[in-house]
Amino acid sequence: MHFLDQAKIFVRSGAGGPGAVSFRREKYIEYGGPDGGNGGKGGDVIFEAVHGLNTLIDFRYTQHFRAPRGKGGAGSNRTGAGGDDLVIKVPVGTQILADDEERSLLADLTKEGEKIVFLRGGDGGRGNASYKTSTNRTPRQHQKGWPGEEMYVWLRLKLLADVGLVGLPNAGKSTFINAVSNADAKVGAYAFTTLRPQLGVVSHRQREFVVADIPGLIEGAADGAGIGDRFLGHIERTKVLLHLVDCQDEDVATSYRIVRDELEAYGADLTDKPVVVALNKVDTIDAELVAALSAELEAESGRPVFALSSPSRQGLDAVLDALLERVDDSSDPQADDDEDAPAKAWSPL
Ligand SMILES: Nc1nc2c(ncn2[C@@H]2O[C@H](COP(=O)(O)OP(=O)(O)OP(=O)(O)O)[C@@H](O)[C@H]2O)c(=O)[nH]1
Ligand SMILES: [Mg+2]
Repeated sequence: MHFLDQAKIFVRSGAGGPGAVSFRREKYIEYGGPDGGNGGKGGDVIFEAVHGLNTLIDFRYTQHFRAPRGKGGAGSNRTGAGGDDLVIKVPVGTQILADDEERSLLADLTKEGEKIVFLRGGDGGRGNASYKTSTNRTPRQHQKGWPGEEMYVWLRLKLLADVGLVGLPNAGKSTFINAVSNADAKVGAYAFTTLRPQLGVVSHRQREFVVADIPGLIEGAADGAGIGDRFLGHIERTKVLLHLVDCQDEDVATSYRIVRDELEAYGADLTDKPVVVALNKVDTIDAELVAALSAELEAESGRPVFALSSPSRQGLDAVLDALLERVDDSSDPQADDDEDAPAKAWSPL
C-alpha cells in the first residue's frame, strides 16, 4: 500500500553578479588600464536524496527556495564571490515533476546520496578588464550578471506506512496519531470524523516509523457499510496493526470482535498481521475498571492489552515500544516489489 505524499515548491537559482568597471589608479600613472573583475556565479539549486527522511512534510512549511546571487566583480581584477549552492534535502524515492498538466517527470532521486544540479546559477557578468583590446584601452563596457532560473515543481514521494490504526468510529485513533506523530488529524466526538487516510511520522527512541490513520470500521464495513472499507486497502501493506478499543463502549469484547470480523471479511490476510491491542481513553475510568475491561479484552483477543490514554499520555511509550518491536520483526524485503499486484478496493487519495 502506498500513500502519496506531495508538495509544490518554488525554486530559483542565484543570478550572476555584475562585472565591474574600474581603472587602475597608481601613483605617477595618469590613466591606468581597466581592471574591473567579472561578477561571481549565482548559486545552483541542487536536490540531494538523504537517509533518514521519510516524508515531504517539511515542504508544507517551507515552499520557497532561492539560492543566493553572485557578488559583483571589483577593481584590481577581483572576481566576485560565487553565491553558495542551495542544497535541498529530500527523502530517497522523491520524484520531481513539472507543474503542468502532464506533471512530466523531471528528475527521480532513487539512491541515497544522489545529487542533481536542478537549476544552474547564472554566470557572472564580464568586467571591463575583459573588454580591453589593442584599439580600446579604456573600455567602459561590462555585463550585468546572467539571471538565474526559476520554476514551480511538484515533489512526490510514495510512502509506505508501517502501522495501520484500526478501531470503531470514535475509538480515538486520530487523537492517538496526533499525540504521537507530526500529524494534525481532525478529531471529533462523533463517528466518521476521519474521512480519508492520514499519515504521521512517529519519532521514538531515535527511530522513525509511519502510522496511517484510517476512518473507523463498523459492522459490514468490508461489504461497504460506513466508509472504512474504501480505506482498508491502505492498510494491506502495513506491517503491523494497532487496534484501539474505547473503554466507554458498552461491551469492549464485542467492539473488538466487530472490527476483527471486518478485517477477516475483507481478506488479504489482514488478520494475520501482528496486532497491538489497546484499551483506549482509560483516563475516563478508575484503575479497577481498567483491569477488569483489559482482562475481558485479553480473553477475547488472546493478546496482551495495553491501557492507553492520549490526553494523559498513559501507556503511549509502552504502545510505541510494542509497535516498534513488531515493525522491526516483520521487516519485509518484498514489500515494495509487487506494486502492480491488484490491491482490493484500493482508492487513490
Ligand atoms: N478522555 C479521552 N477522550 C479521548 C481520548 N482519545 C480520544 N478521545 C475523544 O474521543 C472522541 C473521538 O476521537 P477521535 O480521535 O476523533 O476518534 P477516531 O477513532 O479518529 O474517530 P473516527 O475518525 O470517527 O473513526 C473525541 O472527542 C476525542 O477528544 C482519550 O484517550 N481520552
Ligand atoms: Mg479519526
